[in-house]
Amino acid sequence: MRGVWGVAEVRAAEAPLLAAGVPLMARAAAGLARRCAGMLPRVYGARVLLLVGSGDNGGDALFAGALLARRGAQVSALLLGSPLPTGAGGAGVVGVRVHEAGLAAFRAAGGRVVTSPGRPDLVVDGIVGIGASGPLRVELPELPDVPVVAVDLPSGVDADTGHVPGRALRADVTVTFGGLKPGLVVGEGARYVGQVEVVDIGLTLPPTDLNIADMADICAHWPRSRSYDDKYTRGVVGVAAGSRRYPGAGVLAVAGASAGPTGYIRYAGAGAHAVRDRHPHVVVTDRVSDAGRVQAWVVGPGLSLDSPAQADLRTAIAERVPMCLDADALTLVSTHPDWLAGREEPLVLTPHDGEYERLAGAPPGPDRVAAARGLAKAMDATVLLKGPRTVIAAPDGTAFVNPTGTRALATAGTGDVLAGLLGSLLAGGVEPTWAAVCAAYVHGLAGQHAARGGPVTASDVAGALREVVAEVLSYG
Ligand SMILES: NC(=O)C1=CN([C@@H]2O[C@H](COP(=O)(O)OP(=O)(O)OC[C@H]3O[C@@H](n4cnc5c(N)ncnc54)[C@H](O)[C@@H]3O)[C@@H](O)[C@H]2O)[C@@H](O)CC1
Ligand SMILES: [K+]
Repeated sequence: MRGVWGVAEVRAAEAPLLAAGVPLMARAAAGLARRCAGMLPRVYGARVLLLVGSGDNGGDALFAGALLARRGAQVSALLLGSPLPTGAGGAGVVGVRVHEAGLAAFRAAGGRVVTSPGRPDLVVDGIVGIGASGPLRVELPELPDVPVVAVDLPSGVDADTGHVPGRALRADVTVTFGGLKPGLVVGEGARYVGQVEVVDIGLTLPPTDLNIADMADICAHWPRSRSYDDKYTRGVVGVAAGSRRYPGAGVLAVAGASAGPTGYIRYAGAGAHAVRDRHPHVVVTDRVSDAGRVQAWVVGPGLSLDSPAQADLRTAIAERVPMCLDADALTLVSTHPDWLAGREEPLVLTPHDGEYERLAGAPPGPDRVAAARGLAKAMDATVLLKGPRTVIAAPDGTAFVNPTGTRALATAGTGDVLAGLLGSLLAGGVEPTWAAVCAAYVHGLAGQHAARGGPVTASDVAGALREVVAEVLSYG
């Protein structure tokens, strides 16, 4: 598991070290220069352009530039900081705000201040880092199409949320200091970072409630069948999904559930024929009330909003077992929140942005982690907020960003597969937040596997789940 820390936490961890005179910037610059050097075929003679803002982010770039210049690179710096008042500073002071010690070291190493980008082999973005606020306020020159290394984070990305309120610089590599920040892993920001390298500068960061799970975590939380298990003891999952109009949603949700840890699936709904044809191992009925006992219900994909759907949802809620509510079930409970009143059993909600807005009364907005946490608290449920970087939040504020997935998953029916898989994990006894984390992770990997073969359908994703689950089970 990898932690993610907000700006305030990073600053608090830096403060005592800075007070003690620990050379954090020198450490940051050394890590940055090392990575830049690794991206150049040869450091000697390579042309490196630094984009330098007025704060310490620019300082990092200048000190790293000095290190590269000392190894024979031709390093130039475009100073993009805010203008100084006329006459400010003394002789030799450039007309913009800049990290002075960094600039002195840069010049002493042979670096040159320039006014146009020239033809660099590598660009280093040191315009702003964690001290930025609001949209990027610099005149950016036209840059050549060469690799870009972002210092700490791509300028223009909000470090705490991943929001990109204006223009931002797209990086091929981001070298970040001390620990991951939310802006590097979630929201739009995650699309700007390229590969992320964390450079250890000696910070001691506190335990965090925002994390990224990895394969080892998924493996640790995925139920294993025991030697004495039969089809019932592995858990029975109920799937109430699909309608006359959308029978495929039932088929896909059951396909997702079939890849999970449960040994038995009961399907209830208007897609019973289609489900039985495609999944003969499933016990089908038309209504939830006829389905029999289950250890968890998945309700919602393609369910419709009509009165049989409403009745099925209410029957499933009344069974008082763990539940995953998706799609139409979310729309129904958003207009009938009282239906969930008094429930204490685990509940997972899996909204996309539109469903989120219906439930929360407002769209998620730019801070998707805060949005998921807010809804989780308000509804006393685990919330899996779908997106290019899905966020999972528990009512107590614990949150995860899912690192797997592909844009290819943005296709009809993949959410049905996810909901089915999640329900199977709930029925298998996994606590709700880890059930959501595991389902999102495995589903995302299945999307990646399926996308290797070209355009992806939800059936391809469901088909790829098995090999990913096999990977999970054999991991470590
Ligand atoms: N504080 C520390 O101990 C360390 C800081 N480090 C570096 O320092 C950075 C933070 O430095 P600072 O606090 O000086 O802040 P930044 O350098 O990130 O940015 C602040 C400067 O940018 C300007 N600015 C703010 N918002 C802007 C916007 N939207 N558009 C254009 N300019 C804007 C401000 O006027 C200020 O001059 C980190 O991201 C990291 O790169 C590293 O050297 C590691 C150690
Ligand atoms: K930057």
